[in-house]
This record gives sequence, structure tokens and C-alpha cells, in this order.
Amino acid sequence: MTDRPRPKKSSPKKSGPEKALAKESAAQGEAAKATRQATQQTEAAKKVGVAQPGAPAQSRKAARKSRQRVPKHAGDNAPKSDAPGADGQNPFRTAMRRSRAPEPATLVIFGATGDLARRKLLPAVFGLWQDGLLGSAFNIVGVGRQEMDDEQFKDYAIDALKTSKETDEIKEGSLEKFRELLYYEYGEFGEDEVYDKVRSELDRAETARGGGKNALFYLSTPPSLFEPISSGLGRQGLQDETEGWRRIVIEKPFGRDLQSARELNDAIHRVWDESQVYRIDHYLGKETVQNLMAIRFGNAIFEPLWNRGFVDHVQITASEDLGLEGRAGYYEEAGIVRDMLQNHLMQLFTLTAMEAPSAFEADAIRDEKVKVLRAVKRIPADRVPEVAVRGQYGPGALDGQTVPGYKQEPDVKRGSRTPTYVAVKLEVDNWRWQGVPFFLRTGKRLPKKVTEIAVVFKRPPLGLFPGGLERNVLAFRIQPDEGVSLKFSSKSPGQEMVLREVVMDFRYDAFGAQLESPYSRLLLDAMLGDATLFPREDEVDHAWQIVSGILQAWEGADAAAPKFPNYAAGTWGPDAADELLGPGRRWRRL
Ligand SMILES: NC(=O)C1=CN([C@@H]2O[C@H](COP(=O)(O)OP(=O)(O)OC[C@H]3O[C@@H](n4cnc5c(N)ncnc54)[C@H](OP(=O)(O)O)[C@@H]3O)[C@@H](O)[C@H]2O)C=CC1
Ligand SMILES: O=C1O[C@H](COP(=O)(O)O)[C@@H](O)[C@H](O)[C@H]1O
Repeated sequence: MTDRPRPKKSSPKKSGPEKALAKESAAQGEAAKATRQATQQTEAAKKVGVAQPGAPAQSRKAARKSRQRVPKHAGDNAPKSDAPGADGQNPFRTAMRRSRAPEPATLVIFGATGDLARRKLLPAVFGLWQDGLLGSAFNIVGVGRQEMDDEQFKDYAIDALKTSKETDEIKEGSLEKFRELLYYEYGEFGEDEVYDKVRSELDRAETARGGGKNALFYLSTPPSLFEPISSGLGRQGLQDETEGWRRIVIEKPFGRDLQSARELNDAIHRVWDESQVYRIDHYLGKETVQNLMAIRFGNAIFEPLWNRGFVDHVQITASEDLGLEGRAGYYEEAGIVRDMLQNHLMQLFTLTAMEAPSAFEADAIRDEKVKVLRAVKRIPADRVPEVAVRGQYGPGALDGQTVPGYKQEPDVKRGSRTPTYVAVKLEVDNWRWQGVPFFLRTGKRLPKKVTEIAVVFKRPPLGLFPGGLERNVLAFRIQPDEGVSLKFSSKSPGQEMVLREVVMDFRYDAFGAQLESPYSRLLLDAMLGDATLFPREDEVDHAWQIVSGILQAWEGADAAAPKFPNYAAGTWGPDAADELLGPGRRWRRL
């Protein structure tokens, strides 16, 4: 792996008021009290909700039924806010966010009329605001190319909130108040006029709306616009932090290969310091992905086993039952390697394989992630047939319904070579993982939606008893049914010494909390200047280096034509993926 020179320092900057807040001893006292309350609540949740192996389905259902939204953070502004949910009553919220309130700010969403903004971003922002986490001096400027006035955009956004499945329960009067925070500007993103309008919005935010000039620019547009928007903002000096903090959130995919990712980084850094750049990977905002770090580094019992002495291999799966969902324009260009492997799966891999960071702090964590990415054995194009398998789905059936093949999806080229499935074997050349393969697989139109990291342990050295399982498995279920399970052997009741496979199961709903949307978590973190859960420039670069050979082998000028389709929709992918694991191993049946 080659390292590019690191950009300028990237530790999150704390503004004066944030520092002051962090020091506020009264708030800390209250936070400690709230933490104690939260712990008591958690204990209570444990008593009622932790599902035991074989526990009746009813107790799980009951836990789910009784769950409520428990935001992880609460700002000092929460009780003062207009937001209906801002009652400051929730001890979790108070405990976690007490010292981390965002300052007054404007969220500028480029691509505000797009699919992501409509389905995920607007509901995430609304949820944060309704929970009182954004304060009252907050406003949102949607930017798009469609001609609309403020009122039309307000209607559009409110409709999005009413129709998105991601929207939290709407409290009475909330939508009307949230509507007041919304504004809209339009124009061509390649021209200066639109950035001039954005500048005026920030001026208005300061004078008429009681906010400051802090701004978070969220680029929710096709990737081809990331560079033009970044530069356009730069031409207006909107990256300048003299009057307030300025940050830019960049959606994925960050580049379409190593070369273009580097060019994009260079272009971004011509305007922004790395500390202002937030490359978003929504998998890092998932509660259970963060729990992987909590479980690994917050307990003493796992780390001693987390190495080549005990682990046989690791399986990371992100399977989706969905197909294209009308995104052919994007997906035909991207394919599964760019859409899922280079970013989401690589992030899950690094969090599983990295060493413990010295602190739970952005650069300490990112440094460890980069170290493990650098240790991944290179995959030049000629090694690809040994370590990677691709697939594309054909017609099949899911939940008893016939579904078309990829090539029959609207707007897909009939001779398309775009892969919708990939499985890859990564080897890590370091002391911890030498000889322990990591198998990553992801695909569309597989039998169900499951994201999981499974650490598969070695067999016991001696088979003393009949029965039992082959290998212990510690599985982190990222979604759905979020939780952690440990599979082991136990004696079956009776006279005989016969073993049986059993599972110890912790389910996240034991906490009685509805899990927060990853976009809520990440948006708030970006507003707070906390980059811990955002990949740094060199992480993205190394992840591209790892998949470069695969892209070259499958897309290069002399790439052999794949025999697609090679799996039917509703099945677990091509047969060749089974062979990738080698003798004595098989993919988990999920
Ligand atoms: N959708 C999703 O589930 C996910 C999306 N992403 C990423 O988020 C980003 C946005 O995706 P998505 O919302 O799906 O994309 P869409 O195509 O649905 O929306 C893109 C937005 O950008 C606007 N736009 C497009 N071209 C121009 C232009 N030339 N000038 C001005 N505005 C333009 C669109 O305006 P108009 O409405 O007029 O077309 C729209 O507002 C992408 O980077 C994607 O990879 C990441 C994870 C999931
Ligand atoms: O980024 C993307 O992620 C989704 C899957 O995300 P999840 O949170 O539902 O697991 C995927 O469907 C999409 O193709 C991809 O762009």
C-alpha cells in the first residue's frame, strides 16, 4: 500500500462556546446525575427485555412495543428550544449531549430535491430538531436546480416528512414550526450565482433569524457535482471560518476509482482544510456498528481471543433483498464494488480488524483504521480470480413474488456487465491476523436484508464429545434484529454426554430504545465538529487501493466478459462464492 502525504491536521476544532460548555461544571454535575439515572433505566431494561435463548417471542415483542426513541445526545439548548419534544426529561439524552450542544447554524443541503434528501436527510434533521437537539436558532436552506420559491420548498419538505418511512412520530404542532426553518435557493451548480444566493442566506440567518454564520454544507448530489460545488463555495469565500465555522459533508461514492478519488481530494483541499471535510459513510452512523467498537474495547474478554491464535476466519455480509429501486442511472456506472464494497464493507472490515485506539477520538481511531488497511495484502488484477467473485442476478423469486433480472430492470443496458454481487477474501499481513482470512460479501436481490459481522473461531483441539457445533461464532448483527450472539456447544439434557449447539443472544431492543437513524447521528456529529465517525482522506485512499485491482480485472480493456446472470434473484449469489472460502468453511446461513 502506498501512502499519500497526509493533509493538514484534522482534529475537530472546538469553538469558544463549545469549550466553555465542555467545562461547565454545573452541567457536568447534572450529566453525572443523568448518567446514573440512565444506568438505572438500562438495568431495568435488562431485567425486562434481554432475550434469552429460546425466550418466548412474546417477551421480545413486548420489549419492542414498549420501546421509545432514546436519542443518544442532548444539547443544553434542548429545554430552551421550541421543539415540541424538547422537554429535557430523557436521562439518556441529557447524559450524552450535555456538554455537546451545536451552536446556532445553517444547514445548506445541495440536492435538496433528490431521493436521499427526501427519504433520509430531511427526516433525520426533523427528528433531531423535534428532540430539541438543534436549538431554535437553526435553519435549513435547500439548494437545487428546480425553480421553486420558499413556500413551494416548504410544501415539498413537509410532504417528504409525511411520506418518508424514516420520519419519527410527528408531535402535534411540530411540522408547522419546522416549516418556519426552511428556505430554498436554486440555480446551476456550475455557475456562481447560486453561491451568491447561499451567501445571502447566511447573512439573513445571522441578521433576521437570530443565528450565527456557522454553516454545514451537505453535498447530496450526483458525485460529478462534488468538485464544482466545493469550488463554487470557495470562489465566494464560503469556506472561510472568520465569521463562524464552515464544514462540508460529502456523500459517497468519493471518486469512482483511486485516481479520481485523489483528484477529488486535491480539488477539495484547494478550498477546504481537511478538518472541515466530512466524508459521509452512513454505515458508521449505525448504532450497532459503533457497538462493535464498544464491545471490542469496552470489555476485557473479547480482545484476548481476537487474533490468529483463536480466530479461524471472519465473515462480513451485507445482503439486500432489494433490487435497483429505479437507480439504474447511478448503478450502471457504479456497480456493487463502488456502491458497497469500497466504502460500507471496508469500514466494517477496518473496525473489526483494527488495533485498539489510544483514545475514542477522531484521529486516534482513524490512524488505527488506516494501519489495518495498509496491512491488507495487495490484490493486483492477476490475483483477482483467486480472491474475488462477482455476480449479477437473473430473474427469480422473493417472498413468493417473481422478480425481474438485473438486465430486465428499467434503464439497464441489455448487455450490462455491471456486477450486483461481490465476494472477496482479504488477508491482513500483520501479527494479529496472519493466516486469518476475512471474507466480505454483498449483493442485491439476495434472499433477505441482513448485515452481519461473524467472527468464526477455531475448532476445539480435541473432540471429546459427540454432537455439538464445529466452531464458536460471535456474530454482530448490524441490521435488522440488531444485537450480538455467541454460538457454543452445551450438553443436551439426559443421560448421555451429547452436545448441542446453543446460542446466547443479546438483542438491542433490550434497551427499549428505537435506534436513531444513522443520518441523524452523523449530521449532529458534523454540526458538533466531531469527525470520529467520518472516514479521513487516507482511509478512503487506501480503500480504493484495495479494490483497484478488482476494478481493473473486471472493467479494464482486456477484461473477460462475465457469464451473467449467474445467480437467480432470491438466492445467495453465485456458486463460485462458496468455493472462495476454501475447504472446511461455508458461508453462514442467515
Ligand atoms: N439515495 C440514496 O439512498 C443514497 C444516496 N447516496 C448518495 O447521495 C447523493 C445523492 O443521491 P440521490 O439523492 O439518490 O440523487 P438524486 O439524483 O435523487 O438527487 C440529486 C439531487 O441533485 C440535483 N441535481 C442533479 N444534477 C444537478 C445539476 N446539474 N445542477 C443542480 N442540481 C442537480 C437533483 O435535482 P433534481 O431534483 O432537479 O433532479 C437532486 O436535487 C449521491 O452522491 C448518492 O450516491 C448515498 C447513499 C444512499
Ligand atoms: O449506500 C448504499 O446503501 C444502501 C444500503 O444501506 P442500508 O443502510 O439500507 O443497509 C444500498 O441499498 C445502496 O445501494 C447504497 O447506495
